[in-house]
Amino acid sequence: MKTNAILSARNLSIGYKKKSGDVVIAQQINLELQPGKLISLLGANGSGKSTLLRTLTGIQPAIDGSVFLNGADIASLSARQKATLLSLVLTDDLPPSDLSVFELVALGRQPYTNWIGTLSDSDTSPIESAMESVGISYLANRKYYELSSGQLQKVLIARALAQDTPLLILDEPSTHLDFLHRAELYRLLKKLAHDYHKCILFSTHELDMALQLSDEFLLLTDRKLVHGGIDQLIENGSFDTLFPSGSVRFDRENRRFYFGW
Ligand SMILES: Nc1ncnc2c1ncn2[C@@H]1O[C@H](COP(=O)(O)OP(=O)(O)OP(=O)(O)O)[C@@H](O)[C@H]1O
Repeated sequence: MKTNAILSARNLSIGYKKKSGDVVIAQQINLELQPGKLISLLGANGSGKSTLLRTLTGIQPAIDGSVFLNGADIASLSARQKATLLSLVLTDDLPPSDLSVFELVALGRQPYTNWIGTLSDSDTSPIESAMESVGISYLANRKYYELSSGQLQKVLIARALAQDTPLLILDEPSTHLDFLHRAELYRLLKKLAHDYHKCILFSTHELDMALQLSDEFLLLTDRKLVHGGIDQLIENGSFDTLFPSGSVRFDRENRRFYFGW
């Protein structure tokens, strides 16, 4: 498929295959995400954000349709090819291990190392600069199981940065971070998108932060995915229907969500 998009989807249906029949969470998803954009994925609890991110990254099979990474069908790419294009930060717990923070971040270099995973000099610099970008250099020698949730979240983000891919996908990356560190994380993501021309897609429940910062939005509601910039989505009323109940309302003039009561 010829396109400049780093990530695209054609007639994608996402959901779960069950013996009793497919459970479709959203369908008819057609999407093209370009480099240089910070894109937030918004939707109510249970709307399917994690399901969508898992399907777009090939972790979970689609019910129907296809996903393309840099123009190639994701199903045709090897794990190593995928790892040079896409890095991923999920919220799942890590399996138990004895790794230090440096070693965990160094795993991000795996697609570039030889078959026994030996790091070369050219790997050390991206690892160190990834740790510096998220402010965790001082934790380099600590075991990862000694970290607080917020510190661990930053380590996982550093691992993804060390992977140095054109596409970075993060599922609720700021959940465990305080207000200051959230602001710093989002500033970093914006810088990576704009200065380093990466495509960054992240899901979040932080509406104000997302509305202030993002270049584009993916809105999951009513089994549909809507994609656009803020002006377009305000104009077509997509923000007004993001939350089904009357408890939340979108103020078009101030471009903010408010409690509706
Ligand atoms: N393994 C599974 N099998 C069947 N249904 C599932 C499975 N995992 C999740 N679901 C359902 O899929 C729907 C979407 O879940 P998902 O976790 O993708 O939503 P989300 O938007 O990420 O939610 P949240 O904001 O609460 O994290 C929910 O109704 C959920 O119950």
